[in-house]
Amino acid sequence: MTFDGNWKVDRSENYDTFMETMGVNIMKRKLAAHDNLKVIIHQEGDKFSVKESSTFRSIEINFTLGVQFDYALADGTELSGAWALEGDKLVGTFTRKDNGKTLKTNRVIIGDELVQTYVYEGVEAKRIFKKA
Ligand SMILES: CCCCCCCCCCCCCC(=O)O
Repeated sequence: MTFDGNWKVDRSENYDTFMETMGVNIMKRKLAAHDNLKVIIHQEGDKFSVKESSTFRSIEINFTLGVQFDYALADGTELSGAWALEGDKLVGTFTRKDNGKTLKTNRVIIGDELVQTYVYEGVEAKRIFKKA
């Protein structure tokens, strides 16, 4: 399927400002800038498995399109939300459990890269992955 593969982060855009807006302190931001994030994505119909590994942790997330699930960021911030497929774009809408604010994200394949965009409080960041 479109997003299937082993993806390794190659570069980020505006990620430090995004994390600061999310309330992540400078020490964690410095570490997160070099987190060597990898995601292994596998899709079967409307079900996805995402194996996430970084310098912080290794976890597996399973979700179904349109079905709400819980997810915790590496710093422990808890989110709840769902992914939907809009054409060739995965669109995620999540709510922070601690303050009720919305975090939007999407994944799209551009050329041979997977581009994930995050938006929180009007601040947008991108993380761009290459096939590992
Ligand atoms: C402070 C750093 C924030 C990074 C933003 C991460 C947003 C994650 C959205 C939800 C991801 C669900 C699991 C997945 O599909 O990988």
